[in-house]
Amino acid sequence: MPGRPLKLAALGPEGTFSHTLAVRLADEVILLPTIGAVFAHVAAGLGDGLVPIENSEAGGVGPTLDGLLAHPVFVTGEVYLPVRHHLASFVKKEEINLLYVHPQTHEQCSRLTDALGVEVVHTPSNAASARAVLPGSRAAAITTREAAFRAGVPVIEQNIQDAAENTTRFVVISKRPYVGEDAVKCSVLLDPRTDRTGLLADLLAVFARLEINLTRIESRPAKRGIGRYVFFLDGEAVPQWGEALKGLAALTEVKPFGCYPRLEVGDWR
Ligand SMILES: O=C(O)C(=O)C[C@]1(C(=O)O)C=C[C@@H](O)C=C1
Repeated sequence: MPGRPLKLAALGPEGTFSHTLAVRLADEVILLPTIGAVFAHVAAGLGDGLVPIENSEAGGVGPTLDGLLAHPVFVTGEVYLPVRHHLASFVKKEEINLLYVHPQTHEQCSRLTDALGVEVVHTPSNAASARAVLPGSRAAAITTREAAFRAGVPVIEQNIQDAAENTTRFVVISKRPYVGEDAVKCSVLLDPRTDRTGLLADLLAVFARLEINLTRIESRPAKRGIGRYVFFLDGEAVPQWGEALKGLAALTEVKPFGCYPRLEVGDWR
């Protein structure tokens, strides 16, 4: 494992998954109100950041993909975090009349949310959900154990996520690319400025020709009108990755995020 970053910016307030993970990776954590603010912090050269990029149930995390599109940053590490959600309220489940939930968490806990059938209010983070539940109200939050504890709201049902093995992949973002021998994955953004038959096939053929195993491909609106997309690709780190970037650059606009190692934080739930 590479030397851990000493300072990481992450989505706050205290008790978010981002916060809980950041304190396990870094000696100093700066909490910011949005994922976009974490990107701005890193792009301004103020230090590294930690952001969620994809979830096994809900897929890509929009603000992170948009941040990678908009800011001059690199990915310098990845971490997989088991994500367990809990229902917290001052009243019994049958008495709940309002539910505070983060949009990503909503997608990960849709079964319980649908079954409750009460009004849903989306929040900026799992910690904000817990803080919104006031004593004396019939509101509830889907939140982290830590955030419920910090906000003083009792957990009334544990592990309410749809899938038992719900996992979120986080990445460390930095102003400079990772340099080291232990990279396991590389990431790149492809931005086709032109639309022609077979372009996507030609781009993918570069990886096939160099025998690079891709681990993820995700399209995201290019923000240039309907039907215009960019593509986020991850592949296994191999010496010929640099050659692939050259081949891709001959065909389209390329934004490389570098190659990076996997960070381990041990098992915690
Ligand atoms: O709100 C939090 O606890 C976060 O750290 C954000 C976030 C996300 O945006 O994906 C992180 C992990 C979970 O998948 C749900 C929420």
